[in-house]
Amino acid sequence: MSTKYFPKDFLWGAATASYQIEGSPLADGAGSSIWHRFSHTPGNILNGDTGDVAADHYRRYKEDIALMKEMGLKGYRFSIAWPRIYPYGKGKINVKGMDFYDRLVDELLEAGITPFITLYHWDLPATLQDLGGWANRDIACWFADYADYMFQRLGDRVENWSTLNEPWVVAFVGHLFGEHAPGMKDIYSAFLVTHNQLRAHSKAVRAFREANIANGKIGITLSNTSHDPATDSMEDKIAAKVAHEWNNYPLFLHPIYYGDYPDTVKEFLKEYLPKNYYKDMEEIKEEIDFVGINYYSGDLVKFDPDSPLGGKSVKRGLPKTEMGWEIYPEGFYKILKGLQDEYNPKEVYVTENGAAFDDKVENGEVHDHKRIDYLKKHFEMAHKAIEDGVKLKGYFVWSLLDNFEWAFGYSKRFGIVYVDYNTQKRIIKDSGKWYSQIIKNNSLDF
Ligand SMILES: N#[N+]C[C@@H]1[C@@H](O)[C@H](O)[C@@H](O)[C@@H]2O[C@H]12
Repeated sequence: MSTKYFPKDFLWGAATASYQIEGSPLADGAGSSIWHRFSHTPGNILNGDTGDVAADHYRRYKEDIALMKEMGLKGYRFSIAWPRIYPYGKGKINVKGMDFYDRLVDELLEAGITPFITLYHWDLPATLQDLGGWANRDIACWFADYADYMFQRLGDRVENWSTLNEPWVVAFVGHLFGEHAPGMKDIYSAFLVTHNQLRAHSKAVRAFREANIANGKIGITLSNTSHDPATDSMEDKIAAKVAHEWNNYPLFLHPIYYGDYPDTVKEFLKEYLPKNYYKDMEEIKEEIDFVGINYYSGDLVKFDPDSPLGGKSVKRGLPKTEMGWEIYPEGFYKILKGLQDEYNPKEVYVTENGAAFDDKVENGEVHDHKRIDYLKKHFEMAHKAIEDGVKLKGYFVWSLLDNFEWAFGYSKRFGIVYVDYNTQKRIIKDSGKWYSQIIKNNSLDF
């Protein structure tokens, strides 16, 4: 057993998202979002759950920040609910909605916790969806205007900004698979949404540069699954590479860094890319300060001529989380190392990593040993990545609180803090107590 130290000033934190924890979605003049609309449409969410109350963070934020301070968190990643600021998506500002985030940021700073803002974590103003949402080219301007307003209002106190959370999930789970808001099932819309999110992201980055925020950094947060070939055959290797370039960071970083989509995406999916997409690529190619990596699991990919991308996912037979995702810490290293090798970002943050398990309260405590084991193994891989040259600057566990897990409602618990949804009582789980020690020591024994 040896003690491995993380870099000085490594930003250990926790992450959440507005619609998943805040509740009070229409309070104080806020507008409806596509997730408020989607969750209130019968059949979309398990058990008919909605984000109407969630973890009541809109009202309990001071209590939650006190918990963060008690655990010694250095950073807190949270998202702004666009409809609280612009109830109609653009035009009229909702002062009370802006006041909430002003107070939230001030409370975090008072507690010595670094704010890390995500501008968009899926709760699009419903009125913009009525105009086509992310499939409407004008959304690039709508988003950049919203982003610029936030830079102007919070840029004096917040240095770290991410434009979009998991744009792949927004595009394909929301517009092709239909399992997330707005519940569409159209592959052409899904690729148009991919493209417009990139346009919106880069337009917001330019607005950020114009805002000239002291020590400001802006990036994007991308979802990733580690895809390994099922065998050493060339067919499986190609299938795994296609899956990686379509599912993971390359789909968005190739345009941002190199001004075009990945070769395999163009080869297999060019018919779905928006007509004349290439005319936008120069505008999309815009330098960023960091890449945010979300990682949960990995799989094997086997050549399958009947699959759209020529490959299908195969399980390894590893232990799984409550989401049915295999626990594969090695994939965490592969994603982080691959990112640094392929795009050499100036900085990397793990913006989400964690696991859902069947947490139970026993005598007022939650002994979530499986989560501690999951986190420990992933921290070991993160440390190895840093040793091997990955410019990893921080880690945000998903999630601070048990919360609304999208189509799964409240059935999946990811928090290091347990939330009793009947009483809104919080209980720091054993994993939260363990994490506090890791942060305090900035080290891991393994
Ligand atoms: N599922 N799951 C957990 C977690 C989800 O709760 C986040 O909102 C997303 O950013 C990402 O999918 C990861």
